[in-house]
Amino acid sequence: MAEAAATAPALLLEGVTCTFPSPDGRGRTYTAVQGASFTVADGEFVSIVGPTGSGKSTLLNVAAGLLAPSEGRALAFGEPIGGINRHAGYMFQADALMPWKSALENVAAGLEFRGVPRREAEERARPWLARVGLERFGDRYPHQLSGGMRKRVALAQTLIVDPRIVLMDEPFSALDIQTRQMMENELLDLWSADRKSVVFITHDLEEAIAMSDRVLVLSAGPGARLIGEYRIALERPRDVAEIRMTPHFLDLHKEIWGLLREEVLKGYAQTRLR
Ligand SMILES: Nc1ncnc2c1ncn2[C@@H]1O[C@H](COP(=O)(O)OP(=O)(O)OP(=O)(O)O)[C@@H](O)[C@H]1O
Repeated sequence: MAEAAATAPALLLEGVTCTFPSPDGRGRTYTAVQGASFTVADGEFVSIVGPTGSGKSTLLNVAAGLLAPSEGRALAFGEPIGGINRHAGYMFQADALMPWKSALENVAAGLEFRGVPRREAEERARPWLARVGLERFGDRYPHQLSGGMRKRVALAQTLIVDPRIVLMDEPFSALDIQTRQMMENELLDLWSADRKSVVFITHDLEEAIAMSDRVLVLSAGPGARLIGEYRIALERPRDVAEIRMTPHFLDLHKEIWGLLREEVLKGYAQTRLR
């Protein structure tokens, strides 16, 4: 069993289908994702792109253990994910910071949730604030921080508990483009130091290519399927702004966008129909 866990991928989703009751309450159902199978290796950075409403967050929720698939199975390091995935840390698009806690207390909260006493948690939070460039801002409250700074606090809060898998749902989409690229580079720096497995959800194909080892493409729903998988063999370390100018990047973008474009149009039409 220990041997199996050592060689097992960080994540394995096999034939995952997620069906929800339709919001109209007439007993009908809506299948968001159909038969999705993929793995994420230990230390691999994988992005999932797809049109709006295709089921990207749904797949992430399955990986987090927040949602049990209607069909199929989900495993983390070879073990079925039953309940919350204890190997995973989660970072959402919306700010999950507590407004009544300072930056330092918010980072420490990641540990306190796991039972670490407050003083010890705050001691361990200090070097993490420094790692995300906020050592002088520990006593500021979220409303006194910029959007980028709040993202840094959230990143430190997620990483301080040392999860083996990091699940990120459009974490930087609310930021302006310059701050966003800075955060993307910072995330890549932190990731190369610790090499966790990352599942990164985005609707921005450029961001997905710039960050990832692999990009998975989800079709438009209902019944969205994984329709493409691309290995991104761009050199590392990467600067996300510079890598976008390289011919290899542009070729990859053209190839993946060729597949994604039609799905985005279908997805857009779906949101108008539902
Ligand atoms: N709990 C739920 N109950 C009913 N329908 C749901 C539920 N969760 C998701 N859905 C539906 O499943 C589909 C996929 O949703 P999901 O949020 O996973 O898509 P997404 O690709 O992350 O979208 P976006 O890019 O807009 O964030 C949507 O049509 C959504 O309305």
